[in-house]
Amino acid sequence: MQEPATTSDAVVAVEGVSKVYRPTPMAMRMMVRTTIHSDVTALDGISLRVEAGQTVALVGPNGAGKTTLFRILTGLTTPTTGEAKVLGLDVDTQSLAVRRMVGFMQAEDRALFMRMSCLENLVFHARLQHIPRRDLRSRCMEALEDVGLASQAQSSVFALSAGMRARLQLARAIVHRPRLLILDEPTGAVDPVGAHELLLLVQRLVREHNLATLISSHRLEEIESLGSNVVLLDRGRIRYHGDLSTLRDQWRRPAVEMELDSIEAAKAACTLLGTHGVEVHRSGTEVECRLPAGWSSGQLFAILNSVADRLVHIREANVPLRDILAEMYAGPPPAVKERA
Ligand SMILES: Nc1ncnc2c1ncn2[C@@H]1O[C@H](COP(=O)(O)OP(=O)(O)OP(=O)(O)O)[C@@H](O)[C@H]1O
Repeated sequence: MQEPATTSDAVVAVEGVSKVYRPTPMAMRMMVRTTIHSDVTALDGISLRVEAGQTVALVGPNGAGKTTLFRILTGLTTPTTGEAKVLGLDVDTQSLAVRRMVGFMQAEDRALFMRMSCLENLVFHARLQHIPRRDLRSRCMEALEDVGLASQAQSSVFALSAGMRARLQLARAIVHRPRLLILDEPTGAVDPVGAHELLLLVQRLVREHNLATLISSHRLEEIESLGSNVVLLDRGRIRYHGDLSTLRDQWRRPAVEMELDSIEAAKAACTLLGTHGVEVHRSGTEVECRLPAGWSSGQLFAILNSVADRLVHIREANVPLRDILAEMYAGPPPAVKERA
């Protein structure tokens, strides 16, 4: 096996990668579950680097290209154009070596053997990863301990909760000591408490093993709680790469929450704001509004002058991440080859 490049290199280096799925050949259309009739561009010239110890969260609506990028980085499919490397190894020409460097936890993973124990499941997977026979048991027990399942080693997968199964899948992803961890919607099947625990576990493993990590999730509050760098994918292109607070600043349309001393005063405030084109939502005496781009709080106070003495409190509010994303995705697609 070829040695990976030195640790000073990025763990993930993706440069100008595009992926176009070609139409299903006529002869195969009867044999496959889903057929496509024209080219589908899943990724369109994306570039991305991830360093050891860094977590990057991939966010994007259905079909944005997240899973395709993950499949490329795990050697399961090849880029149509561009270059993708993991620890300096080319995912196309050195895919076997790449797979040994990558731990992949897939969305809707049905690859656990339900009647087998946790330990047996891990041993089976570890053998596929060519872990030496003499180390199999100790390495699998170590991975189970890492995810807090050592006491369940002999339990069959049937007996595990959804949260425990997710942790077992995580153990399977790390048993061969990868350098890159890829988690495709890891919390999809888990309840919110289990999801929170799983993410805390991932954060600990990333820290302890200095892993480069790519994670996708549709639960935006999870992405926020990770505090990681985010990549926003939109129709196969990178629309934004950076931290969330910078994203909020860039897409700043100030939101303001206020409370008035009566429902009548709240309704009057809504009418005043509405006539100036401000988007308002009222619930009882509480009013929430989103100012048009470029507005200052001074303009808001000038409009509210006649109800100013009825205000109980007023403060700037955090715009929910989902609102920012909804606005971004509603716009035109990002320019080709936009770089992080
Ligand atoms: N094997 C395939 N053959 C043809 N088209 C595909 C294939 N896999 C994905 N696609 C298409 O490529 C595009 C990107 O899909 P991908 O699964 O990468 O997106 P995603 O962001 O992971 O979406 P989701 O959040 O729904 O999982 C979609 O239009 C999808 O239909």
